[in-house]
Amino acid sequence: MADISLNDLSFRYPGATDETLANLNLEIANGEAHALLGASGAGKTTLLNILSGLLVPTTGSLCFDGEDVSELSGRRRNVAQVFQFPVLYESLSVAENLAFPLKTRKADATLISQRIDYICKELEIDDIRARKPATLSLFQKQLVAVGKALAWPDVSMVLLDEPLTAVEPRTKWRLRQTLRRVQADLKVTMIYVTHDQTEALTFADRVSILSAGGIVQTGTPQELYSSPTHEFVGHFVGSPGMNFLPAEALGISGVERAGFRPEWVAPGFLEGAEADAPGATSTGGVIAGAITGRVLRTRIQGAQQGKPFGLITLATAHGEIAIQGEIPESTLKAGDRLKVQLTRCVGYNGQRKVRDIEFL
Ligand SMILES: Nc1ncnc2c1ncn2[C@@H]1O[C@H](COP(=O)(O)OP(=O)(O)OP(=O)(O)O)[C@@H](O)[C@H]1O
Repeated sequence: MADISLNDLSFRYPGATDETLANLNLEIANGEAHALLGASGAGKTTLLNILSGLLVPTTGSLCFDGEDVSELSGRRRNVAQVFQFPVLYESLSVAENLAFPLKTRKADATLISQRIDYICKELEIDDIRARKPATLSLFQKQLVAVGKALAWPDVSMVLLDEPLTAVEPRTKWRLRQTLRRVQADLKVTMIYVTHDQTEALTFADRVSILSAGGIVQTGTPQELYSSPTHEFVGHFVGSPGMNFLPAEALGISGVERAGFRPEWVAPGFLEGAEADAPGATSTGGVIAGAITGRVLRTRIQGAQQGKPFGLITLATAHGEIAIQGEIPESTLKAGDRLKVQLTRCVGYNGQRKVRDIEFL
């Protein structure tokens, strides 16, 4: 296992005019569960291929424990990979599949048998070790593929490329939990590449968000959610994503735009639609975090202290926003005017975070 570092790493495909990856800097600690999260075209596959040794960075370097491995083959780096679709030899049993990567590297019979026992126990697949892949579910096959990746004891890192894609929908969460447990038990550096924020945020200790070939933010799931340092992260993480309003409208000086999560609203403030309440302007004026608008729709998500709770979409003079809170039963309907008070927001300038702003 190794500490991984990307140092000013850039990559341009031959003949392309622009760089697909530009100036990436990232440190991944030995034993970390890390996710690379980005939308289609962000550069995830390209970066994965650089990590696995299929592509060589155009400039900058990739280091394992401080040693530049940019030009080493994946095998010499001891990198293992789990693909979207399980890659197994159909004619071999589960145990023989697990033994395969060890045999190709001429491990002795004792080590092979120890590793197979160890992996079967860790992945809880002992009962299927004699079976052929054709008799297994996709979930079981992918577990065996993970086992193959972990077979070699000194693997530097395991790359997981959208590993839940092919498994049956009802077993996705089980595979994700198993991966998380195995990663924590074995302390193997794992890099999980995905476009799915739920997978990334539930698997990883830290997540790097990729956009247009750059890493826009690296942080714990909590940091990415509560304090996005780039507007893209605010949009991309969370469902729905962050709301953005012109900071000027919120009465904040020194920043261009203010971002806030739907639930950053003062508790209880939503009680009673303020139809024509004094101070609520029909144009949706906004001062120091108090926002007025008209209700476009409501979506109940559950109950809090016996009262319906959910998302309310408001049309304000500065654009549509989603807020989360209590939905006064039968009193709040489309068209009602509503005033809410934000508790906090994040101030941005040029899409970059400038500061956190507390209102209450
Ligand atoms: N062989 C190639 N030659 C030139 N450009 C390429 C090549 N492969 C990918 N690209 C470009 O690099 C960019 C990043 O692609 P990449 O496949 O790494 O993104 P991704 O985040 O993995 O997307 P997806 O999730 O759709 O696979 C895209 O604009 C893509 O068109």
